[in-house]
Amino acid sequence: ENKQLPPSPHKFPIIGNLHQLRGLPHYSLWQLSKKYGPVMLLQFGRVPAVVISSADAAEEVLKVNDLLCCSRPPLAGAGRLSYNYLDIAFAPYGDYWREIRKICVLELFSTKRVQSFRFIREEEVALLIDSISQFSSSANPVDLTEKFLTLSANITFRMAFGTNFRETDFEKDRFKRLVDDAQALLGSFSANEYFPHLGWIFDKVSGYHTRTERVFHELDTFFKRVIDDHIELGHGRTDKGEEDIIDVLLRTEKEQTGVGSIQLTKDHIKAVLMDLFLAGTNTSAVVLIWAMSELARNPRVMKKAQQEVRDIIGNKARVTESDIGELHYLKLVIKETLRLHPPGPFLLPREAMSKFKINGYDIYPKTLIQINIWAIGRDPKYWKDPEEFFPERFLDSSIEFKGQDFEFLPFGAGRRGCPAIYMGTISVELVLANLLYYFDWKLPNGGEGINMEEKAVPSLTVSKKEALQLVPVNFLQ
Ligand code: HEM
Repeated sequence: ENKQLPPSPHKFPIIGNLHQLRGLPHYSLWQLSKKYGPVMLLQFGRVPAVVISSADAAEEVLKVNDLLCCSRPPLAGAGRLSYNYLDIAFAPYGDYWREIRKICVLELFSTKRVQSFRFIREEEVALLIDSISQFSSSANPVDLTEKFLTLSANITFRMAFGTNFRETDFEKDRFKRLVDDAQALLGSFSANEYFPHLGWIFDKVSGYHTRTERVFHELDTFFKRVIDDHIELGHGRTDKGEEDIIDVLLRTEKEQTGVGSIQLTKDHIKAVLMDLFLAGTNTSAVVLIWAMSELARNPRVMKKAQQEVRDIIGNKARVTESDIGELHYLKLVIKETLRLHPPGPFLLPREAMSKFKINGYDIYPKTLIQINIWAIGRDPKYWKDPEEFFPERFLDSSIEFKGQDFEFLPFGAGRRGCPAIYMGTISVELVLANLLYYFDWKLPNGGEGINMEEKAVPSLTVSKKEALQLVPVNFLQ
């Protein structure tokens, strides 16, 4: 049989192409794809990896061959943090993953459930606006990066646990740091994955194993404590008497018979909580950071978006989620932000389960598949003036981020696509609408530009390197 392998850049012995992943891998692999094409075969240590950089090739993976390659590679850090793959995001393809994903889609990510948490989002956003208004009288810049990360963490915390940071003795900063550490661990691979013989030496040196254990135990202790609290105090723990996420999962655990389906345990519940914090908090915050950065450096767009929200809200006291449906331009702004700055520049890695072809090239089982959606979002074949921030490009276009349009995949597509698109977008929309309604925004230091560089640390999400500092002015009372 004649193997038709995808083109490969030069490899070094042992490390293969790992040296090409330094700095910002989505950027270096984009550059490499200009030379070697949209389907490249690389070698990460001992693991063959295919890197996809075009919409057509992404469609071959996520739609045409979805069922043949919708597993996840077994990564040591992810395995530990997910209680040996009891979560949704890192579980390998199979009955278990199908079942846990189904339970969460029906119970946690449904429109009805997400709407039951509306009061949490609105209260937290109102607190944010209050805290920013204090800056507007002093003309000092606000660290929006900090504000957005805290806001997202607060919202997820309340949805999950019913209480908020302010009411628990668990130190907020410690918890946020833990979530950050866990994300960094998942984003940087353990050397052991790639160098089976040398791996333990590298891991020892980088402290990967020790850090994973520490993060795992701290999070585990915390989750155990809140779950125990819930069991002791009974359900209905949010202020409005709605079930919080732990209530829902504990109820599901009780209701399940275990016949013909999985029997949930406390470890399953903790693994799902882990996903909510790792997949759900930073992503929304990072979208907000990039959106406000782009708005601040594109005054035309900022004005137009502000005009829209102020016209629609008029003199009403606040911007609520019922108003969001009418904010059409704001939605275009968010789409354009997600095109240029998808918080996850690569989708989560997939692993091929059978042999199949992408664009005529043979892909073998156990191959890692990385889809560079950051590169696809700036492919001039699909996007005119791709580096321009121009929300109007979506105006007369049917392109959506629901996983049908392969040139625009901020939430992925196919069986492994993000199950929480509604939960993720609704809070981004609400926060932006409020920030634009209440304030005008100025650059600090008399208007020097914003440094749009990306942070080059391994993580699942890519944020802005420098914190976003803006001065809020003209607080609308
Ligand atoms: C704007 C915010 C968000 C963005 C841009 C985003 C994006 C993504 C992306 C790109 C993936 C990988 C898809 C793939 O591999 O094809 C993903 C998966 C996932 N996301 Fe999101 N996400 C967001 C918010 C959330 C939230 C709020 C949650 C939960 C609270 C969440 C839960 C998940 C889970 C559980 C998976 C794994 C799905 C699986 O492997 O079956 N995401 N998300």
